[in-house]
Amino acid sequence: MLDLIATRRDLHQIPEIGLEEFETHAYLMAKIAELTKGKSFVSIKTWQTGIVVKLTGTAPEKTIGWRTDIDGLPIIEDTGLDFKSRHEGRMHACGHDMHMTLALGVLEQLLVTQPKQNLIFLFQPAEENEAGGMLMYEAGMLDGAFRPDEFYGLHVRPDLKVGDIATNTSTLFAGTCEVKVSFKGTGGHAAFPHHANDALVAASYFITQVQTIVSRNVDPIEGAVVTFGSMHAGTTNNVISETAYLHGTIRTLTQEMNDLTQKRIREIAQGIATSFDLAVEIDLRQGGYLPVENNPALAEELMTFFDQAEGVNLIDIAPAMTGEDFGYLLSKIPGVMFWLGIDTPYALHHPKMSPDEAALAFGVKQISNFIKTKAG
Ligand SMILES: CC(=O)N[C@@H](CCC[C@H](N)C(=O)O)C(=O)O
Repeated sequence: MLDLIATRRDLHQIPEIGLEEFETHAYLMAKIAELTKGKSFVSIKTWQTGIVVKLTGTAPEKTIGWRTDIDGLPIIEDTGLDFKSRHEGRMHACGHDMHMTLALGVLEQLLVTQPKQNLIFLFQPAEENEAGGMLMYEAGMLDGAFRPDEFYGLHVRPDLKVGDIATNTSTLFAGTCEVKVSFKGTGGHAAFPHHANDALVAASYFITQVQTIVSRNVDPIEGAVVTFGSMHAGTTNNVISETAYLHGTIRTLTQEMNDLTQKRIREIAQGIATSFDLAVEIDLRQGGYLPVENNPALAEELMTFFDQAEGVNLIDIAPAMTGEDFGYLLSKIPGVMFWLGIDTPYALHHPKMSPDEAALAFGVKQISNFIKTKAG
């Protein structure tokens, strides 16, 4: 029997960046081999660090998919836990260690008796950076006999209690777009600004002006987020910067609003470059981070199931501006994503984020029951 807490703690100690999840992949493969030993109805495929496990049903009419992500973040952990990250500058601060453990736990439950329907378990890399779900889909890993007819997945949520399951029948997460802007001017001596062309000043105007996208271009009822989390320019006090680099993210609930926001970022960056007479490079990359759109009928069914399940507090929740490449998979295959409460005061991506591990046993029990009713 899988020890959920020990498994989660093992995984917590080995966080890796997207597409570099080699130790995690090896750990998962070993656990999956242990769980599926002697089960002739199981087949396994891998793609880079990703894994797909298929359980062939006894009389399948459809294939039900469960998806987990396996990557960590470039964050220095500050939880003080005795099982904290062993990988310098890497942390499972988005709870993917919980997601992987839940997937293994549910897999174990579904292996007890061969199900009637086919089941697919997708362990995808790079949810945080390279849209690994999209990459695996495009590589054909979910083609043919491995293609689910319905797809389900979850994300842990710190501000919900253990026992809470939250989702809705429409949009759950935003579509995102990664933004990179580089201004290139002419460096020089601080004392002779008239001989230089200061990229740092241009970047400062840019960062101020992009704030007007949300306040002046976006419908206030609809909303959007434009956040630049990183800005680098210059080396010391008396040298004028030749270059300035900004790295940010757009969050919107519709693709139309994402397109509008991308267009305004481009226009503002180009306008600033023209007015300061310097060069600009703009890189806007949406990849697979489409809005996470729940299938209304399947979401209704899932919500009714959990609403009636003993011990579950079902919440019909508003969308959040988090992103997820599960949005890409749900644009191809109907399904549902939901939040699972982990009750910790620290937000996702915070160096002190530390889930209540009681969510593991609760999640495995409830999700297994849900999938068993669907899979027979
Ligand atoms: C759940 C979560 O935190 N997801 C990430 C997804 C990142 C998408 C992309 N790399 C971007 O930054 O736009 C999030 O930050 O919401």
